[in-house]
Amino acid sequence: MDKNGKIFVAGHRGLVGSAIVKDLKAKGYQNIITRTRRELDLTDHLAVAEFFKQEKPQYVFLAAAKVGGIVANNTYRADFLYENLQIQNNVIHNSYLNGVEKLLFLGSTCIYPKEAPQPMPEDSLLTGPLEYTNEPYAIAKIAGIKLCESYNLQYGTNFIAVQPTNLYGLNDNFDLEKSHVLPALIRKMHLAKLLSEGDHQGVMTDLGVTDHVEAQQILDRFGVSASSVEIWGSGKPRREFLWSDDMANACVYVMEKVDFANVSSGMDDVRNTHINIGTGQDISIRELAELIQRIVGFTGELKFNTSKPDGTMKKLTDCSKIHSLGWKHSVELEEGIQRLYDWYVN
Ligand SMILES: NC(=O)C1=CN([C@@H]2O[C@H](COP(=O)(O)OP(=O)(O)OC[C@H]3O[C@@H](n4cnc5c(N)ncnc54)[C@H](OP(=O)(O)O)[C@@H]3O)[C@@H](O)[C@H]2O)C=CC1
Ligand SMILES: C[C@H]1O[C@H](OP(=O)(O)OP(=O)(O)OC[C@H]2O[C@@H](n3cnc4c(=O)[nH]c(N)nc43)[C@H](O)[C@@H]2O)[C@@H](O)[C@@H](O)C1=O
Repeated sequence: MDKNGKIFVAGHRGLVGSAIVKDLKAKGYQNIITRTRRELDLTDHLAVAEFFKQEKPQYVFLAAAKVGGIVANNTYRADFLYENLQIQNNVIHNSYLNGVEKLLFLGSTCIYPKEAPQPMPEDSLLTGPLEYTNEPYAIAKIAGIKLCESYNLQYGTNFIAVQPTNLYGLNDNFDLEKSHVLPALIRKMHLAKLLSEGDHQGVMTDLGVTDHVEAQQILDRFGVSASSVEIWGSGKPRREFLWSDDMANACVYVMEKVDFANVSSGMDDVRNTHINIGTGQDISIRELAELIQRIVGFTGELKFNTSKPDGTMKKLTDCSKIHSLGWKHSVELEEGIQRLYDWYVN
C-alpha cells in the first residue's frame, strides 16, 4: 500500500476498526479518513455513493457491521441480516465504481457449517448447514465474501475477505445482553467481586444507575450476586479468541502483502476467496470462565444456565493459510484477558 494513499477505515470507533487505525498510524500511514455513523450511515446507499464520489479513497478497510454475541444475533435476526447486507453492498459496490485499488472485507468464522471439520479450513465454506443462532449474520457475511469474489472475477478488482475468529480487546462492547462472552464474563465477575466486597457504590457506578432497586433488577436479570455468576449454556462449547490488535495487525499485513486481483476462475481447485485469521487454539467456555474468575479475583460459584443457547459446539480456525503467508498472532489469551481487565477497571 502507498504510504500516502487515502485510506477509508469504515467502523473506526469499533473494536477492530479502532485497532486498525492505530496499526496504520504506527506504520506511517498518514492519509486516513473516517466517518462516524452520524456523519455517514453506511446503510444509506445515496449517502455512501456521494461519499465515495467525493473522497475517492484508494484503499478501504470494511470493519463496520452490526455485531453482537449469541443472544443479540438470535434476537435481532432481521437487523443482523438487513443492515449487514446493506452496509457491505454499499461499500463494496461503490468501491468498485470509484476505482478503489484494494479493499478488505471482514467476515467471521461463523460462515462455516455447524458440523465443519475441525480445525475449519477455508474450503469448508458452503459444505453444510449453518449454526441457527447466527445464521442471518453468517449469510450476510457469506454474501460479502461472494461479492468480493464476484467483483474480482467479473471486473478484476482486488477485494480481499478475511474471516476472524471470536475477537476481544480494548474498546470492546461490555453490554450484558448484547456483548460476546469474554467481555460479558469479565463484567459479570467484576460486579460479583464488588458485591462480595460490599462495594455497592462501585456496582452502581459500573451499571450507570443511581437507584439501588434498579441496580438489583439488572444484577438479578443477568444472574450476578456476591456468591455466584451465571454463565450461559452448558459451558461445554469451545471457542478461540484473538486479541483485536493482533486482528488489526493481520488486516494491515494482508492488505500490504496479498493480492486477490485477477483470480483466474471461481472454479479453481484452490479458491482464492478468503483467509482465516485466528490463533489455532481453543478453550471451553467453562475453562474460559475459570480463567477470567482467577484474573478478576472472584471466588464465588459459576452457575451454568442451560436455558440459554450454547451455539456451535466447536469452531476452531485452520490458520495454515495465514501462517503460510508469514503472519502469526502475538498476544496469548491469559495475557489478553489481564490487559482487558486492567483497561476495564481503569
Ligand atoms: N467482535 C468479534 O468477535 C468479531 C467481529 N467480526 C467482524 O469484524 C468486524 C468488526 O467488528 P467489531 O469491531 O467487533 O464491531 P464493533 O461493533 O465494535 O464496531 C462496528 C463499527 O461499525 C459501525 N457501524 C455499524 N453500523 C453502521 C452504520 N450503519 N453506519 C456506519 N457505521 C456503522 C459502528 O459504529 P458506531 O460506533 O457508531 O455504532 C462501529 O464503529 C465486523 O465486520 C464484524 O462482523 C468477526 C468475527 C468476530
Ligand atoms: C464472534 C461470533 O460471536 C457469536 O457467536 P458465539 O461464539 O456463539 O458468541 P458469544 O461470544 O456470544 O458466545 C460464546 C459462547 O459463550 C457462552 N456464554 C456464556 N456466558 C455468556 C455471556 O454472558 N454472554 C455471551 N455472549 N455468551 C456467553 C454462549 O452461550 C456461547 O456458548 C456470533 O455473534 C457470531 O456471529 C460471531 O461472529
